[in-house]
Amino acid sequence: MSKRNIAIIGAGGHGEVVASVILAAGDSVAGFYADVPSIWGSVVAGIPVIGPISEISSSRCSHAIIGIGANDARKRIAQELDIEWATVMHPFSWVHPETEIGPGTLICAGVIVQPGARIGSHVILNTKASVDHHCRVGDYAHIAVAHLAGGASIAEGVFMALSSTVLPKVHVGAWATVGAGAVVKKNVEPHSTVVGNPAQSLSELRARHKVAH
Ligand SMILES: CC(=O)SCCNC(=O)CCNC(=O)[C@H](O)C(C)(C)COP(=O)(O)OP(=O)(O)OC[C@H]1O[C@@H](n2cnc3c(N)ncnc32)[C@H](O)[C@@H]1OP(=O)(O)O
Repeated sequence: MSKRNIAIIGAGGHGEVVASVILAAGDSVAGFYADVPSIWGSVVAGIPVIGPISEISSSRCSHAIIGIGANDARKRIAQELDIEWATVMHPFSWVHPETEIGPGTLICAGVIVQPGARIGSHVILNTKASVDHHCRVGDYAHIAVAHLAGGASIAEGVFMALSSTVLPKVHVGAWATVGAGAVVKKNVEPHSTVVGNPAQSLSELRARHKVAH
């Protein structure tokens, strides 16, 4: 594959991580774009912040990727822009060669993806995430340093926080949050937040807590 020149949308901490993965993968960074006027013209991690997102065009880069951690923001921007999205993979990751991966997805160092898994678009597989065999990862999901066991699935927009685990064949519904350290043993409702081991709904825990006092 010829070297790509990739624009990054977002110039915060996650944007810097995206830049480091692009460079480690042997591509070049065309610059950061962010709708934050105060940082236009500045330099972040040695890379210029060029201007607003609306200025990205195919004459300035070959591809773009969204370097923003918020899943809903990635969805909104991906739907607004008509551009070729880059899928970027750190060379110190291992992804089974037949894995289907959607455009705009970031795969950080230490990630492992086993056979039969399918990864959506604009997903973040963050540092050391593991996605085991036959898992499904929906579009705009973010798996931090976390683990999906064999046959587990997470739907669109799910956030799996640090050190969380979803057990085999369990499903996490769309736009749910799995809190740091949670162990998910049964299916999770869409748009809910679960915490603890075994993982329980945070809103139910809060309601019980109120009753107890
Ligand atoms: C590369 C990177 O850095 S990736 C960054 C990844 N980021 C993370 O992993 C952060 C993950 N965030 C969490 O786990 C958060 O705590 C959330 C999203 C689950 C909940 O956040 P909030 O809704 O703000 O909850 P809040 O902090 O108000 O806590 C509410 C209650 O839940 C408890 N709680 C919150 N998170 C957890 C958790 N992960 N496990 C167990 N209990 C928790 C709190 O102790 C609190 O209990 P209390 O009411 O008895 O005091």
